[in-house]
Amino acid sequence: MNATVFLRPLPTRHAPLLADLDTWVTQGWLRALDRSFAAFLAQQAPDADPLLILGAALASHQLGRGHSCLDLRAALANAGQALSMPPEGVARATTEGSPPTPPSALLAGVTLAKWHKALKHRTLVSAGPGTTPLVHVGDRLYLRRYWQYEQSVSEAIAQRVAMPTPAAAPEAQASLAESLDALFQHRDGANTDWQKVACAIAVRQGFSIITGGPGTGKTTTVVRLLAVLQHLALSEGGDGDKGRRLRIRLAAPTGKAAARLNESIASAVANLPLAALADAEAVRAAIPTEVTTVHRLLGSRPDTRHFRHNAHNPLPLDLLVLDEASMLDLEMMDSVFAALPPQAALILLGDKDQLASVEAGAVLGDLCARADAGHYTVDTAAWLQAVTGELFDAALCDAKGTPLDQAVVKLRVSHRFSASSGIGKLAEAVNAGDGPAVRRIFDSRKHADIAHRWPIDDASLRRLVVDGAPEGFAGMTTGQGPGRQDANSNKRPVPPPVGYRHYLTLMRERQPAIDAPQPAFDAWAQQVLAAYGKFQLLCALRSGPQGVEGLNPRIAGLLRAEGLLEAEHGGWYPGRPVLVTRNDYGLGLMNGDVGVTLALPATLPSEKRPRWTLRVAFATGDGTGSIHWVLPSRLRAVETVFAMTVHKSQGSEFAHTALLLPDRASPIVTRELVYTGITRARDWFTLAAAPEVLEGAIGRRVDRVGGLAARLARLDY
Ligand SMILES: Nc1ncnc2c1ncn2[C@@H]1O[C@H](COP(=O)(O)OP(=O)(O)OP(=O)(O)O)[C@@H](O)[C@H]1O
Repeated sequence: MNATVFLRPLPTRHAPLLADLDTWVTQGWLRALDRSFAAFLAQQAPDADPLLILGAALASHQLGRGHSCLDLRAALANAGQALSMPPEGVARATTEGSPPTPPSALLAGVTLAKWHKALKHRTLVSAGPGTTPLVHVGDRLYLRRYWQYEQSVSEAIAQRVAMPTPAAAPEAQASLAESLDALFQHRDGANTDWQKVACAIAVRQGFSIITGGPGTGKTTTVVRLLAVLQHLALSEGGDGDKGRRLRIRLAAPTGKAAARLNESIASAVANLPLAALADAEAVRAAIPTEVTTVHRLLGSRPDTRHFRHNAHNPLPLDLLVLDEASMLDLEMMDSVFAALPPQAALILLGDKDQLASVEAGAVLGDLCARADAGHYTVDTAAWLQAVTGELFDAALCDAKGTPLDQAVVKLRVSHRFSASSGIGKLAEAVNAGDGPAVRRIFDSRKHADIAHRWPIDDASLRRLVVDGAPEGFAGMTTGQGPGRQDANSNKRPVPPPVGYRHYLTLMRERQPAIDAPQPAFDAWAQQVLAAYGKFQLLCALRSGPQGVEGLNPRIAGLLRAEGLLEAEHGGWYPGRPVLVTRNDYGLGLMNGDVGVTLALPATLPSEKRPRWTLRVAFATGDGTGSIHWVLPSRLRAVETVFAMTVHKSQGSEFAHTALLLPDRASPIVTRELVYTGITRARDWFTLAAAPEVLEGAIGRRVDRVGGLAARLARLDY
C-alpha cells in the first residue's frame, strides 16, 4: 500500500472550496497568503460553514487590495467588481483545464441573511472584543487586527477632537486673533481666506486635518500656523517672561514625500511674513525645517512591525504635522497615535481626492468624506469669525455637524495654477467627474501646458519618452527655445517639456573625469537626479503591454536604439533608474525611493588604476542635497522605473508628467487614479489615452471599504 495515502488530509466539507481557492491562486486572483489563512481556519474548525471560510479568504484578499474589511453586501451585489476578480478586469488565458469558477458562481443563490448565519461560529467569529480571528460587524467582516486598528484609531481621533488646546482657551482668544491678523495681512473682503480659517481650525483642538488640491497652500498655511503657535507659546507668561517653545516635528509617509516637503518648507519659512510680530526671528528659528519619514520618526526596527516609539515610549513632542496623509494606511495611523503623548496634537495635511494608500484603510479619504460641504456648527462659525474675522457661505454650516467635521478644513483656491492653466482645469474637471468638460479642455487647444496623444504606437511612444513630444503642446514646435512663462502671479520662466533624453544626455556630458574627487561625482549625481525629475511616464497597470512590466523593457529598448543607453550587464547599465519597492532599514532606503545608476571610479586592491564601476545614486532626502551611493548587488527589492504606476508616484512631482492609460477599460483605472496622475505634473502634462477609456475612468470611483467614517459619525464624543 502506498504510504502517502495516510499522509493526505481526509476530504472535508471544505475541500471543494479550497480547490477553487487553489485555482484562484494559480490564476493570480488571490494571494497564497489568503488561501493559507482560509485553509488554516478550515483546519481549526472543520464544522465551520464553507461560506465562513470563503468570507475569511475574501476578507484577507480585500486587505491586499486596500480595503480594511469585506463588505458582504457589495460582494453579493457584484462579486467581480467588489472583489476585483479577475484582477485588472481581465482573465488570463488558461493554459489547461477549465476556466476558474468565479466568486459570483460560488455566491450564486447566497442571500445576505444566509451569509450572516454562516458567520455565526463561537471560536472563529465574534461581534467585537475577544480573541476570534474574525470580527463581524453589520455587513462587514474583518480580520481581527484591522478591526482593532479601526477601533483604536477612531477612539484616538474622538478623544483628540474633544481635547481643547491652550491656544483656543477663551482668555487666549484676543492673542490668537492678533497673531492670525499679523500673519494674514492681505485681506480680500470678497472671498473667505480659507488659509486663515484653516489655521484657526487647526489650533482649536488636539486633532485636525487641512486638505486641499495641488498648490492650494497646505505648506504655506501650516508654516504660518506653526508661526502662530510658536509666537503664542513664546509669549506665554507675559512681557519679558519668555515662554517655552513648542516641540514640533514634521513627517511624511515616504522618503520621496519627505524630501519634497523638505525642499518647499525651508523657503516657506524663509518667506514668512513676520514683520508684524515683535519676536519675529525667535519665531522663525522655532519652526522646524527638517522633515523625516514616519518610519524614521517612530523608530522602525528591522524585521518587526513594532516601533521604538509607542505607548510605553512616546515621542518627545507637543505637535506632530504629517504631510501627504492620503498615503497613510490604517496600521501606520494606529502606530502614530500609539506613539503620541496624551497632550500632543496631530495635524494631517493632504489631498483627500488622491488615491489612497496601497495598504489597507483609506484614512484621509474616510476622515474627509464630508469636507466639501463643511458642516460647521453655529458655535464653530461664530468662533471662527471671532478669531479670523472671516465669514463663509451659510451652505457650509450644519447644526448637526459632528465633532470631527469641526476639525477638518478644505483649502479651496489653487495658487500654483493660474486661471488659464490646463493642468489645474483638468484636475478640477476630473475630480468633479465631468467628462464633457475634460474633452472641451483638450479640444479648445487654449491651454499651453497640456497635450493629448492617441493612439500610441511605437513611433509616438518613442517621441514621448525620448523627447517629451513637445510638438503636442499648443504653441510649441520643438523642445528647444525658452518654453513659456507661468501665467500665475510669479511669472516664472518654464523651460520646454522634455523626455528621458534630457537626463541621459546630461549624465553623459557632465560625467567627471575618472580621477576627479568624490564631491565632483556627488554634484554630478545631484544634477542627474534633478534632471531625471523633469519627466516621468506614469501608467495605471502593472502587468500587460501597457503596464510597467511591459513598458519598462520596451522603453529601455527605444532609448538604446537612440544610442542613449549602453548594453546591460546582469540587468544593470549607467542611467538605469530604479524604484525601491520594499523598505530596507539596513541601507536606509524606503519603499518609493528612486535612484539612478551611475558609473563611479573604484580601485581594486590588486590594481593601480581606478576603473568605472556601477553604483546607484539616491538623494538622501534630508534637505542637505547629499547623495547616498549603493552597490547594485546590495539592492534586493528594486525595479526599473522608466514607467511608474500612478500608485507609486504619490508624493512625487515631475516638471513633465505623461499619463498612459490602457487601451481598454479596467476597474483599476478610476477617477482618483487619473486625478492623482494629473496632479503629479508641475509644468507640463501629456495624456495618452483613448477618449472612451478616459471618460469611463472619470466615471468610475474607487470605493474603499472600511468602517472608520461610519464609526466616527456614530461615536459619542
Ligand atoms: N495665499 C497665497 N497667495 C499667493 N500665493 C500663495 C498663497 N498660498 C500659497 N501660495 C503659493 O502657491 C504655491 C503653492 O503653495 P504650497 O506649496 O503651500 O501649496 P501646497 O498645497 O502645499 O502644494 P502641494 O500640492 O505641492 O502640496 C507656492 O508657490 C506658494 O508660495
